[in-house]
Amino acid sequence: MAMTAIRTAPAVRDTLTRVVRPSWAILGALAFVTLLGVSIPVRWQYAPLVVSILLFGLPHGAIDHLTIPRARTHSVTTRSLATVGLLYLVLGGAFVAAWFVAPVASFVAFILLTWFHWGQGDLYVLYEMTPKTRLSSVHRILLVVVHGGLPMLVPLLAFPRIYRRVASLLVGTFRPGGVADIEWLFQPEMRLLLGVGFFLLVLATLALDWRRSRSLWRIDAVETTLLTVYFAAVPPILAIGVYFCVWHSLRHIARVVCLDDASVRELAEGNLKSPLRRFVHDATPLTVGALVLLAGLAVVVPSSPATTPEAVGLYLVFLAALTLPHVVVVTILDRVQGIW
Ligand SMILES: CC1=C(/C=C/C(C)=C/C=C/C(C)=C/C=O)C(C)(C)CCC1
Ligand SMILES: [Fe+2]
Repeated sequence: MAMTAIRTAPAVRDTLTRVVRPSWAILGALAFVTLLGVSIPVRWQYAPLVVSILLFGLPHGAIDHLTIPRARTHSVTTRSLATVGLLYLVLGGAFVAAWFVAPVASFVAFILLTWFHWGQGDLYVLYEMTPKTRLSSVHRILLVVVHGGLPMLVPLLAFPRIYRRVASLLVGTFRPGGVADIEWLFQPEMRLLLGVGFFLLVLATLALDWRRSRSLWRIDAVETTLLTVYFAAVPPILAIGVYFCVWHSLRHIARVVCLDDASVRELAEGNLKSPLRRFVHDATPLTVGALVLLAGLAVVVPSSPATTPEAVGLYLVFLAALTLPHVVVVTILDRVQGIW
């Protein structure tokens, strides 16, 4: 089947709906219980990020070597594998090196990279859920900025002290006390400025949605409201961990699974097992490879992690390095699927 035929297949939309709805429900429920006053012990707040090492998180990128050939309906060749391997080696290696040389700039770059990447993931879903809607470049850029900004910016506005602590943990692995260089980012005036600016962008985006398509507006308004309340209420380490697993990664896994015609057909027949088994088979080798590299990084960093927060901090540094080449692959995928 041709690429465009698959993309517009209702089966793809159904599959996405099946992962989008539970992600709304889980984040909504977590925000709700938090607002009711239930507080989850700090120790447990790290759990979703730890779980993401094996479930959803790391595996969602561990299929990058298969993504582009599948999207182009080409077969996977030694050359295509070597290209992705080299991309990971060069860009991932460069980012790890950057953390040693310039940890503060690397932290800021990591936040901005995640901002873009999580926004681009959501843009794909909005695009697929409203297939007949053509969006201007400005509109698409705004959707990326708003959807990536909700997980990256709202915690800074609502929980500056925790945000600063995480920044200090990541930067401190390479340069203790280095976080002082970005103290200005956590000041009330700066947060107010960022909050007001971001709010205006949200309004502009929703206004464009309204003009373009009511169904796009409905989905975007639900997601924007939900993510704003969620990241403003739920403590950030827990909030980011759950979002990373059941929102970003799950959506990306569904996206890549849908590149495979056989899986799309099986999903349409209600068969979830075979596509899932195929995904686990495809993602396992590089998930294991990534774990080995993560253990290696733990040994070579200036201060090896001794506590759960420090280990999670190192995992985030490692994620940063993997995310750079992953973003290149996903951006190419965006191009192949006609999103840009
Ligand atoms: C944990 C955490 C933070 C950063 C998390 C980041 C940046 C995660 C990136 C994950 C990626 C890129 C996964 C791959 O797709 C913040 C925002 C500083 C706030 C405090 C908690
Ligand atoms: Fe991703």
